[in-house]
Amino acid sequence: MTKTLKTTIIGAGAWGTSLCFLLNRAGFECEVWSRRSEKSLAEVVKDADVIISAISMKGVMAVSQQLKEIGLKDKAIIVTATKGLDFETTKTPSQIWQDTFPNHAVVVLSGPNLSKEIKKALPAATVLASNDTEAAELVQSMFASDIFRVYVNNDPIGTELGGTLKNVMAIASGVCDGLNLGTNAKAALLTRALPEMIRVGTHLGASVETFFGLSGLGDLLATCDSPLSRNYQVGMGLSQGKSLDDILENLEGTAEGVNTATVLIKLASKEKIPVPISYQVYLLLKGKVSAAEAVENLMARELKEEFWYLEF
Ligand SMILES: NC(=O)C1=CN([C@@H]2O[C@H](COP(=O)(O)OP(=O)(O)OC[C@H]3O[C@@H](n4cnc5c(N)ncnc54)[C@H](OP(=O)(O)O)[C@@H]3O)[C@@H](O)[C@H]2O)C=CC1
Ligand SMILES: O=C(CO)COP(=O)(O)O
Repeated sequence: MTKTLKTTIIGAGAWGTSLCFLLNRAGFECEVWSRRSEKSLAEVVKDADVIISAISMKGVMAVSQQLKEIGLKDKAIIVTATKGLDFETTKTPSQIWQDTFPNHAVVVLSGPNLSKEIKKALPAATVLASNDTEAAELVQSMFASDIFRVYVNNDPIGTELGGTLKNVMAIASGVCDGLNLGTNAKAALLTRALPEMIRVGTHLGASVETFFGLSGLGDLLATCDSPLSRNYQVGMGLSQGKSLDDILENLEGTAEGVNTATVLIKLASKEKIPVPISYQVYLLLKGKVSAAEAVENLMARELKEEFWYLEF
């Protein structure tokens, strides 16, 4: 396996720099770019064999259009590590990248990967998903190391939706812990969160089984149970009665679940997908209910069979 592939990471935030750390650990060099870099975007992507996007969702559409104008090296592989949904189009990052670059392989990187733990070189695992198996396996061999175990699958949409939808659940989980609702409530929340994610995912073309893997259940558990998660921190702050503006102003980095909740509710209302937990998170973020009222609303819902969602 050649270690001379030129790799550029776009986004020098917590995740972009962690991905660089992982590549270095595996023996690969990479260049990290952000809007504050001295070099232009054109300079850093010229000749790049692998381009990894680790920017926040709000920048994906603009940066992909910029790269389209610049042009990529023939056969360059695009790896997307963003966990979000586009506000205007409700598209996932991989859909945006694939629409913009139909002739390039697009690979999704997603899993239970809290960047602060990654940077401490603690062991972790992730998923690389693509319709182009060869591209996914090439990127797998680049990232795999003694601290990072990398799996591949062929469900890019399911893989990235796991990472995206659990951010909304992590806000709910922060509320659950912030209100001291107990272990039973937390178990109920996470267990009911998964079928809600599956309902949205399968509606958008994902496989059910993907949500039981690292990028679904795995990331749900990691993010919903860690004070390191920015989304969890948002939920915790809201449960303490802080305003969303105040929380976001003091947050270290991006909490994608805030934007995702709005896009998801737009999408779910249009497509009539039941998303009760996400809906209460959305109402809470919009200041329409208090944290305690959101819990009351969830507990007061119409009674139903446990596994009705599987018929979806
Ligand atoms: N941190 C983590 O543990 C993980 C994060 N992720 C995902 O990775 C993504 C980035 O997260 P993270 O690195 O933590 O966030 P940060 O807030 O730390 O960094 C965000 C990065 O995105 C860039 N960016 C934001 N808006 C734009 C824009 N309009 N145009 C170009 N660049 C832009 C920023 O550039 P600039 O520096 O120029 O402002 C910065 O480099 C998110 O989708 C997140 O969900 C996924 C797995 C783990
Ligand atoms: O996606 C993550 C872990 O897998 C990071 O979660 P936060 O964005 O909530 O910090």
